[in-house]
Amino acid sequence: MSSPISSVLRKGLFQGKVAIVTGGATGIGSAITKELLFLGCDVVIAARKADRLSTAAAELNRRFPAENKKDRVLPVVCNIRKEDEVKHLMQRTLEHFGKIDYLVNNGGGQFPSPASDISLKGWNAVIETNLTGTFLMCREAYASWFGEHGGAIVNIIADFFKGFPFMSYVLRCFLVTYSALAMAPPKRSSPYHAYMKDHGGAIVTIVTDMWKGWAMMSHSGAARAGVDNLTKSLSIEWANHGIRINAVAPGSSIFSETAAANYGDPQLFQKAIPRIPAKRLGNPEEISATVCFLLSPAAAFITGETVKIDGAASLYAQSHWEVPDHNKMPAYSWKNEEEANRDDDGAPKKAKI
Ligand SMILES: CCCCCCCCCCC/C=C/C(=O)SCCNC(=O)CCNC(=O)[C@H](O)C(C)(C)COP(=O)(O)OP(=O)(O)OC[C@H]1O[C@@H](n2cnc3c(N)ncnc32)[C@H](O)[C@@H]1OP(=O)(O)O
Ligand SMILES: NC(=O)C1=CN([C@@H]2O[C@H](COP(=O)(O)OP(=O)(O)OC[C@H]3O[C@@H](n4cnc5c(N)ncnc54)[C@H](OP(=O)(O)O)[C@@H]3O)[C@@H](O)[C@H]2O)C=CC1
Repeated sequence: MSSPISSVLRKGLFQGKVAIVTGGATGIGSAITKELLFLGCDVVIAARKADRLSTAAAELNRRFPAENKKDRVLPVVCNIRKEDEVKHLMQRTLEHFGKIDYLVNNGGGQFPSPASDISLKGWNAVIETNLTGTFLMCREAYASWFGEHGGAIVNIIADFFKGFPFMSYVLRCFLVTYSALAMAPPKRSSPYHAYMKDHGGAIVTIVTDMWKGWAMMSHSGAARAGVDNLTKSLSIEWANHGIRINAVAPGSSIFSETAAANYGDPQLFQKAIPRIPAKRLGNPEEISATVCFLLSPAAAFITGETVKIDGAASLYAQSHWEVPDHNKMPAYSWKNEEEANRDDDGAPKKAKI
């Protein structure tokens, strides 16, 4: 017997709506896809692995049959790191369903590694997956008006904590590379870009619990912090187009088979429990509930927000990683400072001019 699918939201709430869910065949994305279908939404699931996508779509299309001849779940192979594949995803969605109402940027991930061992290729793979991929998805669901004008931008540290309308690409560079560089804004290149610009929509992005840094996941922590800021920037920049954009940040503790398989140690998630005030792991349905709420009219006045879903773990302690005992960071104190400023005979050192 198939497992139950439900929602606290009203059945039929999303009737006639169309969503794109990246990574929608597995784990958290699969739960989001199922809840959206339960609520009446048609869903495009997008990821790299064709077999997992088509198996999931076939099963869900059996379970949620369409009233007309069009399947309610459309699988589209798409690597969000690849601009042309993201464009193709938007094109296929519009061909099949004729509209896009919701975008859920759930696809992403990383490999655990000490920062000192991350190769440039590995760093880039994770940044491109989580930050650039999210950016491409947002941009291709939106008419990128500034792409018409071109230009050169230099990174300057600014008041970026409140977001920076029209400058999201500057912040992306700042957050990722911490270097000054110039880049041309992207050019508009597809007629399919324009749907959300004209019709409004809602975007939800999944980030992670990186608020205290993310030991062994520095590449992904930096990328997710970038997405948090991108969310703020776009909420201001795109508000007048009727686009709301929010993020959710699951704690490092949402058990799914695929997530567990990525880390080798089947007990890794269980080990986090003592550091979670809720004293249990979260589950994909708890993430989906928040995502569906944020897409729904109940969140009509919420945009630019990142909602933590972590049983208060982010307020408690860094999960999964113990700092070993060491004495490499001696304390600063006024006493030590004074001693360092005395000669051998105890007299104050003369100031050098
Ligand atoms: C043991 C202590 C652990 C402490 C910390 C544990 C924290 C646990 C957190 C638990 C919470 C869960 C959070 C989640 O996000 S669950 C989601 C899990 N799913 C995924 O992450 C799936 C998506 N991930 C990936 O596909 C990959 O990680 C990646 C983003 C890197 C993309 O892979 P892809 O195969 O497409 O990339 P490339 O072939 O282009 O490879 C690029 C280079 O990346 C480096 N690399 C890749 N994998 C590893 C690895 N396992 N270890 C080290 N380096 C890796 C490598 O340089 C690749 O280039 P080469 O192959 O040429 O060497
Ligand atoms: N589980 C947890 O505790 C936490 C999860 N998260 C985040 O939540 C999201 C879902 O994770 P979860 O369900 O647990 O794990 P999964 O491994 O099941 O989900 C990752 C999904 O992303 C897809 N994906 C990865 N890279 C790409 C890419 N380049 N293009 C398109 N799709 C891609 C994968 O499909 P495919 O391989 O076929 O491309 C897969 O379906 C991820 O972003 C994850 O990092 C954040 C914090 C904690």
